[in-house]
Amino acid sequence: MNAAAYTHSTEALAPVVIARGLRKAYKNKVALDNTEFQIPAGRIVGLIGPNGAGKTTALKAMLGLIPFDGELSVLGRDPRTERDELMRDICFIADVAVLPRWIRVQDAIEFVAGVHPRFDRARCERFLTGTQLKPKMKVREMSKGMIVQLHLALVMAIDAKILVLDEPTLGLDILYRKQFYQRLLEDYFDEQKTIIITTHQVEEVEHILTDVMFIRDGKIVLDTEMESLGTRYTEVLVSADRIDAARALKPVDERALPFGKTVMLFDGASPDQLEALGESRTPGLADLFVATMKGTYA
Ligand SMILES: Nc1ncnc2c1ncn2[C@@H]1O[C@H](COP(=O)(O)OP(=O)(O)OP(=O)(O)O)[C@@H](O)[C@H]1O
Repeated sequence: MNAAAYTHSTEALAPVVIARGLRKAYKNKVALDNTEFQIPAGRIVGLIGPNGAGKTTALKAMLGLIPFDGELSVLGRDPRTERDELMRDICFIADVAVLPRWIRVQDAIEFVAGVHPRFDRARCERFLTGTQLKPKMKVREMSKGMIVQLHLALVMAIDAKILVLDEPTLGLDILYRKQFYQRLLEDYFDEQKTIIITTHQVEEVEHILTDVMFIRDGKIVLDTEMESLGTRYTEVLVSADRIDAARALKPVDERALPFGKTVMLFDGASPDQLEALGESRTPGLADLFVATMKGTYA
């Protein structure tokens, strides 16, 4: 199911994150460069970018984990000065190393239940069904992916206003990844919550996203609702005899296919003009990403 299908109008809800002129410079690198964006409540936002684009830095800024310049408001608070208050309403998947190796599944559940008033044990157990994790199993006995599964189950059972997931499914097999995103949508997300996800596995998240932001060199280069992607971008399968006519309409990208066909990507071209060129469709997020980021490693 597409999440966008049952989200509500964004106009009525105030943004939960407002970033203006964000800047973070490390010694040899500007990781956030005048970064601007807003995230409304009740959305599932994908923050997508190539390696080193500034995704984790942006998330760390929102979580108050690093100093930075510029304006940033998260749930109406400044993460630099109000981190403790903010943390009551935000959950994030931190490094899996925070789970001690000697802890058992049941003790980890006990621990989080004890420290977090909005932890829902039944929900955590639901997330654990379908995994090989058993209550008495110790972290030491788990595979890498199983540790991630436990971690995700613990965090997703906390009823937070914002859930931040930085590459949440790294190291997990495809069966679990699919199940995880489906659960996230069906068993976690509602219009009171906002989920911010970074991942390189664009194809796996695109069906659950309501919004997408592309980040490159610390700048947001695309910020759109998934629903409006189709009105803005069109991919056309152009046959050899139409290539010149198609190029005249200035595609933002083109790639060759077998048998002399070419796929061209258009930004904002009129459907009437494109119709004459060949079969058209809305591009997938991965193709749009590759087209937008061309030259990144040049
Ligand atoms: N602690 C640090 N010290 C120095 N440079 C850093 C530090 N953290 C990040 N950087 C640099 O800042 C830039 C952005 O890093 P960031 O981790 O935000 O990228 P990312 O988009 O999350 O990348 P990836 O997809 O590879 O995880 C990179 O060039 C990185 O080398």
